[in-house]
Amino acid sequence: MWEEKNNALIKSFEFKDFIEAFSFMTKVALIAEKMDHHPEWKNVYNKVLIKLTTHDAGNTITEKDRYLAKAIDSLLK
Ligand SMILES: C[C@H](O)[C@H](O)[C@H]1CNC2=NC(N)=NC(=O)C2=N1
Repeated sequence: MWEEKNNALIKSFEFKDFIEAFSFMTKVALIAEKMDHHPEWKNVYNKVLIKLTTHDAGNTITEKDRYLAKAIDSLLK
């Protein structure tokens, strides 16, 4: 579940190992670049923490963040 916190959508993901986590990040990066909408994120070994907010809208949650969140979830279906 994406959590709304401090004007951002936040979700943590856990994978088997670093390769799985980084492979997921690569897929997210390609979608983000296509959208010209990029996540703030942190990766520690098999964990990825993603924060979505729209800088151009004064760091608020916009439809772009909601769309990207759905696209990210779809990668794991
Ligand atoms: C110039 C460029 O279109 C913008 O700075 C884009 C790039 N990626 C972005 N990513 C996010 N998360 N928010 C933005 O407002 C944003 N703006």
